[in-house]
Amino acid sequence: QVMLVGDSGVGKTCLLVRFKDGAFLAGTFISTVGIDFRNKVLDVDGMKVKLQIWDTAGQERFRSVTHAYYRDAHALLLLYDVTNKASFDNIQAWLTEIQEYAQHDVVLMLLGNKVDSAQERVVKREDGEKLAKEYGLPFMETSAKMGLNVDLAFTAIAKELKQRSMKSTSELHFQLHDYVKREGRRASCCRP
Ligand SMILES: Nc1nc2c(ncn2[C@@H]2O[C@H](COP(=O)(O)OP(=O)(O)OP(=O)(O)O)[C@@H](O)[C@H]2O)c(=O)[nH]1
Repeated sequence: QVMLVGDSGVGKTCLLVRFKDGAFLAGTFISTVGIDFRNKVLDVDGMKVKLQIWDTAGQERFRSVTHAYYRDAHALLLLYDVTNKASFDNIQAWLTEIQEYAQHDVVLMLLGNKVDSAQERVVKREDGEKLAKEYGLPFMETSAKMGLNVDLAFTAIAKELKQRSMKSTSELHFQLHDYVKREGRRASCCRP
């Protein structure tokens, strides 16, 4: 499961729709109520990875609803809007919330959305990079409107999740192998 988080209006729903349907939701802004989800299967190096993507509501009044979902998220895409300074300043608060509610090993990525609006940009690319570096997060600038870096961001997440799942399966195999060997030895040594 991948969860999209960030202030209201930063473009979470648009990013998801762009990724899922390759389209941009133009026109009136309809704020997400509670939580919404969509599935998409991605081909990662010849292997199918199914992403279930949760689009959360950025509005403060839905915060308690989203808190409950953090626990089950394997990855989080944290968005701000490059044309909205407040959404960037709030990233620290989102990170605190993530620290409190999400799994400690959650895959996390910072995205600065709406880079197509060059005229209205108030958050520089370097500012995003600096913040990401400070927290050790991968960072990308995106545009749900133009489709810039959207697939790339989700693919990077899918790759990381695939790698982790393979690692944990091989670790599991290893442990199992070890266990069988150990128990086998014990069984043979204690045989009457
Ligand atoms: N120029 C531009 N506008 C965008 C982009 N992405 C989203 N928008 C606009 O920003 C507004 C908010 O987009 P949403 O995707 O609904 O925002 P949200 O983060 O899901 O908001 P909540 O559901 O309230 O949390 C809409 O009017 C979109 O048209 C983008 O990449 N570029």
